[in-house]
Amino acid sequence: MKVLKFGGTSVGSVEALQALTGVVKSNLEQGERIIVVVSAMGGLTNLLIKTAEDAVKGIDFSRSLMAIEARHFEVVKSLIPIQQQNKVFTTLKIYFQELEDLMQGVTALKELSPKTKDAILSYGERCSAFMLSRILRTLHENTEFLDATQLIKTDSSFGNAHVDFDQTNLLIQDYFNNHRDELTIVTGFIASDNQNRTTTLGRGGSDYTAAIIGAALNANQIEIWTDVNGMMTADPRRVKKAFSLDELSYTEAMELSFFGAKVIYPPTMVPAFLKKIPIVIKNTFNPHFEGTFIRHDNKPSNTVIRGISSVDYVSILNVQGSGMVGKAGFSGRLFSLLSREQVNVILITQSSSEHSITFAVAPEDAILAKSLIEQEFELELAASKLEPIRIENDLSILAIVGENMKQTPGISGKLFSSLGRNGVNVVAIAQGSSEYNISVIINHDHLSKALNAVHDAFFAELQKTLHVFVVGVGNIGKELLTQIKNHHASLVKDNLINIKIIGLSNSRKMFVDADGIDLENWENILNEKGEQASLEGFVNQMKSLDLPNCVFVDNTATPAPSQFYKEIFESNISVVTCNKIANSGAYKQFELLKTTAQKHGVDFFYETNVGAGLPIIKTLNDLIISGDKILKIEAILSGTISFIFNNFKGDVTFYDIVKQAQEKGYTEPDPRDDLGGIDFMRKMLILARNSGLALESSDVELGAILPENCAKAPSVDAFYEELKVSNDYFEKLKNDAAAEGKVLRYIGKLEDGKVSINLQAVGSEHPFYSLSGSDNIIAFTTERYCETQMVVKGPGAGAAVTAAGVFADLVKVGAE
Ligand SMILES: NC(=O)C1=CN([C@@H]2O[C@H](COP(=O)(O)OP(=O)(O)OC[C@H]3O[C@@H](n4cnc5c(N)ncnc54)[C@H](O)[C@@H]3O)[C@@H](O)[C@H]2O)C=CC1
Ligand SMILES: N[C@@H](CC=O)C(=O)O
Ligand code: NA
Repeated sequence: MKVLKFGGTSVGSVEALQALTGVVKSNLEQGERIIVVVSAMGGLTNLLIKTAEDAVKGIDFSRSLMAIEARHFEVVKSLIPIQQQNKVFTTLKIYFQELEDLMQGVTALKELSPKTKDAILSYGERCSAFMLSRILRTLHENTEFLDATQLIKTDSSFGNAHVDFDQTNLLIQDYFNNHRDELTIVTGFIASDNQNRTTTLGRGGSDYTAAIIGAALNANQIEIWTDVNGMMTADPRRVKKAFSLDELSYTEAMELSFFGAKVIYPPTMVPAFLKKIPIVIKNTFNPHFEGTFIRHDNKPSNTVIRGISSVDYVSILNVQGSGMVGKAGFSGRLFSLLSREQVNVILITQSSSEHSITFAVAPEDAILAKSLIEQEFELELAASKLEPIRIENDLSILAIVGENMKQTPGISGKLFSSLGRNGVNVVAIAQGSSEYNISVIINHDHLSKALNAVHDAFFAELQKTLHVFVVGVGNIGKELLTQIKNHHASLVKDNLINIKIIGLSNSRKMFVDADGIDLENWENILNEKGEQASLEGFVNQMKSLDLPNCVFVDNTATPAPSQFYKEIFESNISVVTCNKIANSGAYKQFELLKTTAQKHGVDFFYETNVGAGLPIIKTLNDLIISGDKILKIEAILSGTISFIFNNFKGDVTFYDIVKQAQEKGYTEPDPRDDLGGIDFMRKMLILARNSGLALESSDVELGAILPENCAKAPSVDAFYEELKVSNDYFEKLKNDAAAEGKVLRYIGKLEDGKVSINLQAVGSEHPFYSLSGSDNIIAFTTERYCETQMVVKGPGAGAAVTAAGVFADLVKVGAE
């Protein structure tokens, strides 16, 4: 059983409620029993407060009430079947009437007591929970609304009531034991006292409701659904590189959120912590994101700190003077005074000379704190045993947090050196003896820079986001996106590489989204939101976004994208491609591209140009950089032709076999490129150039497989027709070879600076005799590998192996 709590943003609009419905639906489909807790529609609680404040002042509040009504009615009209709408409107209207009566009472009495305020605020949750229960009836007939004032009993501290757990637990257990088949939608935040007057649970109240219910029922999990991807390493508005945390301990969650992480307010989760119930922070708008798990048996982080949190504005007060030295009880007096007067002290440091105490408070408390101290220590101040109390404003707190910090030396060194290197002055420092947190007070002006510097210092090498722009989403491109989608989470987790697809284009449409394109739905996004494709426009958008770690991936079979590679390198963007055209055009262009990439410190990876995913370019480069000399390369590098000769047996016609190769995704988009030898020629040329030879395509001696009528076919369709009528020609080739106990092989050779590709009949003694499927084979004879060659063999065509090779190149960019 799980408790799902949806915050204001998840019920704040029609779209949000649709997303929420999707989440509930998938939980129901998994057969999980769930209880749903909801907050008021986003922004509504503040609006209710403002309306009530207007009412006290006698300001007309009718417009605000109408706006509140309108937001709910819009949802009802959009998401509830028309025949059921009237009933829902009737109940909502009763709520709005009650709300109006309360507001009128406030105006008449000119008083807004905490009790009345709680009563007013409770309508926010009541309306949203009631409305949601009617929306969800479309998924589950037995869906009911439950007003939590019936379950959660508190004292009468209006505004921040304390829960009576004995009564509450019994009520919760009783209700849910008797409503096992019901999908219950419970109001968050609200409760009632023993006289059944509405109370509220204070900050983070709806989270608290979820924790109270989850703990009372021993839930397996409590999910807090919000509008961000869980807890992050730092505030993403300030730190672009901040990333989502997958796990946290309860203590870490406490420490992180104490200093500013607003996603949850952990004190409210204590009932769940005590029962060791895992809490997961999830994103309603990105439900596939796994979320941040907060649990007692979390796995230790692989980083020394878990996150960095901050408080935007604090003021510090400095109390110092000889009167404090050795005076037992001085700080006791000081802090009990502040606590008695409800001044919240955020951080304290005391120098070891005991000569001064510095503490931080919210800016709005600073003047009160100063005057309280001045009154309390009037005598000491008059006798100059204390120096005048000083307030310093416009400061911020930055805190690094993590359980791994405990007893790990060097952490504060790293913190201070990163601040120092970036010119950030540290005004005060505090480290709790728990060692889970080191906090520094700095000037507010430096906060963003400091957060980024500290984040870089602790996390920079840890996670790299690649911003990827993909042109070509056909056979290979589509498979690449599927592989990235499926392996994304593991890459983030195990390799700390986060691949984000920012741009997609095919020959018709293109779409760019700086926040990343959802790979679950990219085809619809491209079709529906995409604009007309233009490579120039695509490249310009990519350049102007100016994202770090940017990669352009060319999965097309046309020369068009390669015209842009040079300017892409010049914009410090790497290129990964399976398209062989750039590297097999004029030698000058090949050389220019390599040197431009090098000059700009970016990568140009094209492993799949030769042998698809097989490590051929890499192997060749490794041989050369380690000082070996290539004497000879012999290779079969056409997956299509290999497949054809491995399967051209029995009754099957040559035409059939070529068709099969195309259907299996082995051929080029135009199969004449394979059978005409151009594809193989390109690969041999790329190999030759990577071995240091400045050859052009005209230097390659290319033996033919096809008879002239096939080779000259003017279109793909005509080509297939010619294959059909030429079957005897291919049969004869095969039979002649078979008569000598041989098989046909189309073999490329590079020797003495010359490249040739020829059709050969080879016997069983030949190392290329035994091949199957779309196998490629390449044998390197080098100075070091001369008695026995170095051989790489395996499938050399097909979407899966090619996309995997492109993917690996992409990860290689990320790993650098
Ligand atoms: N099939 C295989 O086993 C291997 C293929 N390759 C290479 O992979 C590349 C892609 O092959 P396939 O996926 O089979 O081709 P495909 O024809 O299925 O897909 C090509 C994609 O490029 C897009 N495109 C074409 N012109 C474009 C333009 N000007 N702007 C934007 N997009 C454009 C098309 O719309 C399509 O999405 C080829 O260069 C091929 O040589 C490399 C190694 C192995
Ligand atoms: N069409 C090519 C695919 C790999 O580059 C082949 O058949 O080898
Ligand atoms: Na390869």
